Amino acid sequence: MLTNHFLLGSIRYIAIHFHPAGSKPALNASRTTARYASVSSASPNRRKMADKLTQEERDTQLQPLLQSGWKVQNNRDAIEKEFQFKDFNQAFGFMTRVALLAEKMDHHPEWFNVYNKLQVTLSSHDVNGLSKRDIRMATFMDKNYSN
Ligand SMILES: C[C@H](O)[C@H](O)[C@H]1CNC2=NC(N)=NC(=O)C2=N1
Repeated sequence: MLTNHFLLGSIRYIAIHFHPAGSKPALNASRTTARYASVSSASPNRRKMADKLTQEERDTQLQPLLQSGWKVQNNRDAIEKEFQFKDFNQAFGFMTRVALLAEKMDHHPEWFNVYNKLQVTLSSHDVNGLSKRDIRMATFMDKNYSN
Protein backbone atom coordinates (compact mmCIF):
# COMPACT_ATOMS: atom_id res chain seq x y z
CA MET A 1 0.00 0.00 0.00
CA LEU A 2 1.20 3.48 -0.83
CA THR A 3 -0.29 6.59 0.74
CA ASN A 4 0.24 10.10 -0.57
CA HIS A 5 -0.81 13.19 1.40
CA PHE A 6 -0.74 16.45 -0.48
CA LEU A 7 -0.61 19.53 1.71
CA LEU A 8 -1.02 22.58 -0.47
CA GLY A 9 -1.96 25.28 2.05
CA SER A 10 -4.76 23.16 3.45
CA ILE A 11 -5.45 19.45 2.92
CA ARG A 12 -6.92 19.16 -0.49
CA TYR A 13 -6.33 15.66 -1.68
CA ILE A 14 -5.39 12.33 -0.23
CA ALA A 15 -4.81 9.49 -2.63
CA ILE A 16 -4.60 5.93 -1.33
CA HIS A 17 -3.44 3.28 -3.75
CA PHE A 18 -3.82 -0.41 -3.03
CA HIS A 19 -1.63 -2.86 -4.83
CA PRO A 20 -2.06 -6.63 -4.55
CA ALA A 21 0.81 -8.30 -2.70
CA GLY A 22 3.83 -8.67 -4.92
CA SER A 23 2.48 -6.49 -7.71
CA LYS A 24 4.35 -3.49 -8.94
CA PRO A 25 2.68 -0.07 -8.85
CA ALA A 26 2.02 1.15 -12.39
CA LEU A 27 3.23 4.62 -11.50
CA ASN A 28 5.95 5.67 -9.14
CA ALA A 29 5.12 8.08 -6.32
CA SER A 30 6.61 11.18 -7.91
CA ARG A 31 4.68 10.70 -11.13
CA THR A 32 1.52 10.13 -9.14
CA THR A 33 2.16 13.33 -7.17
CA ALA A 34 2.67 15.35 -10.32
CA ARG A 35 -0.47 13.92 -11.87
CA TYR A 36 -2.76 14.73 -8.98
CA ALA A 37 -1.07 17.96 -7.90
CA SER A 38 -1.79 19.40 -11.32
CA VAL A 39 -5.49 18.61 -11.21
CA SER A 40 -6.39 19.19 -7.58
CA SER A 41 -4.93 22.60 -6.92
CA ALA A 42 -8.14 23.72 -5.21
CA SER A 43 -10.53 22.01 -2.82
CA PRO A 44 -14.03 21.41 -4.24
CA ASN A 45 -15.56 24.27 -2.21
CA ARG A 46 -12.94 26.81 -3.11
CA ARG A 47 -13.10 25.66 -6.70
CA LYS A 48 -16.81 26.48 -6.81
CA MET A 49 -16.49 30.00 -5.45
CA ALA A 50 -13.43 31.09 -7.38
CA ASP A 51 -14.04 29.28 -10.60
CA LYS A 52 -16.69 30.90 -12.76
CA LEU A 53 -15.09 33.10 -15.43
CA THR A 54 -15.06 36.80 -14.59
CA GLN A 55 -15.90 39.40 -17.21
CA GLU A 56 -12.21 40.21 -17.54
CA GLU A 57 -11.36 36.54 -18.13
CA ARG A 58 -14.13 36.33 -20.71
CA ASP A 59 -12.62 39.30 -22.55
CA THR A 60 -9.08 37.95 -22.49
CA GLN A 61 -9.43 34.15 -22.50
CA LEU A 62 -12.81 33.34 -24.03
CA GLN A 63 -12.56 35.86 -26.87
CA PRO A 64 -9.75 34.01 -28.73
CA LEU A 65 -11.81 30.81 -28.67
CA LEU A 66 -14.80 32.62 -30.20
CA GLN A 67 -12.46 33.64 -33.05
CA SER A 68 -11.64 29.98 -33.66
CA GLY A 69 -15.21 28.74 -34.05
CA TRP A 70 -16.45 28.24 -30.51
CA LYS A 71 -19.88 29.79 -29.82
CA VAL A 72 -21.53 30.72 -26.56
CA GLN A 73 -24.93 29.03 -26.37
CA ASN A 74 -28.05 31.22 -26.24
CA ASN A 75 -29.73 29.55 -23.33
CA ARG A 76 -26.77 28.41 -21.25
CA ASP A 77 -23.37 29.66 -20.11
CA ALA A 78 -21.61 27.02 -22.21
CA ILE A 79 -19.54 26.96 -25.41
CA GLU A 80 -19.98 24.63 -28.35
CA LYS A 81 -18.09 23.72 -31.51
CA GLU A 82 -18.42 21.14 -34.25
CA PHE A 83 -15.28 19.34 -35.41
CA GLN A 84 -15.08 17.42 -38.68
CA PHE A 85 -12.52 14.72 -39.45
CA LYS A 86 -11.48 12.59 -42.40
CA ASP A 87 -13.18 9.51 -41.00
CA PHE A 88 -14.33 7.81 -37.79
CA ASN A 89 -10.82 6.66 -36.94
CA GLN A 90 -9.54 10.25 -36.85
CA ALA A 91 -12.57 11.43 -34.88
CA PHE A 92 -12.28 8.69 -32.29
CA GLY A 93 -8.52 9.12 -31.96
CA PHE A 94 -9.10 12.79 -31.18
CA MET A 95 -11.83 11.89 -28.69
CA THR A 96 -9.48 9.44 -26.99
CA ARG A 97 -6.79 12.08 -26.55
CA VAL A 98 -9.36 14.50 -25.15
CA ALA A 99 -10.81 11.80 -22.89
CA LEU A 100 -7.41 11.19 -21.28
CA LEU A 101 -7.10 14.88 -20.41
CA ALA A 102 -10.72 14.95 -19.22
CA GLU A 103 -10.01 12.15 -16.75
CA LYS A 104 -6.86 13.86 -15.50
CA MET A 105 -8.71 17.13 -15.02
CA ASP A 106 -11.88 15.48 -13.72
CA HIS A 107 -13.60 17.68 -16.24
CA HIS A 108 -15.66 16.06 -18.95
CA PRO A 109 -17.03 17.33 -22.23
CA GLU A 110 -20.60 16.79 -23.35
CA TRP A 111 -20.24 15.45 -26.85
CA PHE A 112 -22.05 13.70 -29.67
CA ASN A 113 -20.26 11.80 -32.39
CA VAL A 114 -21.51 10.31 -35.64
CA TYR A 115 -18.87 8.88 -37.98
CA ASN A 116 -16.54 11.82 -38.76
CA LYS A 117 -18.42 14.59 -36.95
CA LEU A 118 -18.13 15.59 -33.33
CA GLN A 119 -20.31 18.17 -31.59
CA VAL A 120 -18.83 19.35 -28.31
CA THR A 121 -20.35 21.40 -25.50
CA LEU A 122 -18.19 22.62 -22.64
CA SER A 123 -19.46 23.96 -19.34
CA SER A 124 -18.65 23.45 -15.67
CA HIS A 125 -21.60 21.86 -13.93
CA ASP A 126 -20.38 22.69 -10.45
CA VAL A 127 -20.44 26.43 -11.15
CA ASN A 128 -23.33 26.23 -13.59
CA GLY A 129 -21.31 28.07 -16.23
CA LEU A 130 -17.93 28.56 -17.83
CA SER A 131 -14.72 28.18 -15.87
CA LYS A 132 -11.02 28.11 -16.70
CA ARG A 133 -11.32 24.35 -17.03
CA ASP A 134 -13.50 24.90 -20.11
CA ILE A 135 -10.95 27.32 -21.54
CA ARG A 136 -8.19 24.76 -20.97
CA MET A 137 -10.22 21.95 -22.51
CA ALA A 138 -11.27 24.00 -25.57
CA THR A 139 -7.69 25.20 -26.10
CA PHE A 140 -6.42 21.61 -25.89
CA MET A 141 -9.02 20.51 -28.45
CA ASP A 142 -8.08 23.29 -30.87
CA LYS A 143 -4.37 22.49 -30.53
CA ASN A 144 -4.90 18.77 -31.09
CA TYR A 145 -7.38 19.11 -33.94
CA SER A 146 -6.28 18.43 -37.48
CA ASN A 147 -8.55 17.34 -40.33
C1 LIG B 1 -17.69 14.12 -8.94
C2 LIG B 1 -16.90 14.71 -10.06
O1 LIG B 1 -15.70 15.25 -9.57
C3 LIG B 1 -17.66 15.83 -10.75
O2 LIG B 1 -18.94 15.38 -11.11
C4 LIG B 1 -16.92 16.40 -11.94
C5 LIG B 1 -16.82 15.42 -13.08
N1 LIG B 1 -16.73 16.07 -14.37
C6 LIG B 1 -17.20 17.30 -14.58
N2 LIG B 1 -17.27 17.80 -15.80
C7 LIG B 1 -17.79 19.00 -16.04
N3 LIG B 1 -17.88 19.45 -17.30
N4 LIG B 1 -18.23 19.76 -15.04
C8 LIG B 1 -18.18 19.37 -13.76
O3 LIG B 1 -18.58 20.13 -12.87
C9 LIG B 1 -17.64 18.09 -13.49
N5 LIG B 1 -17.54 17.62 -12.28
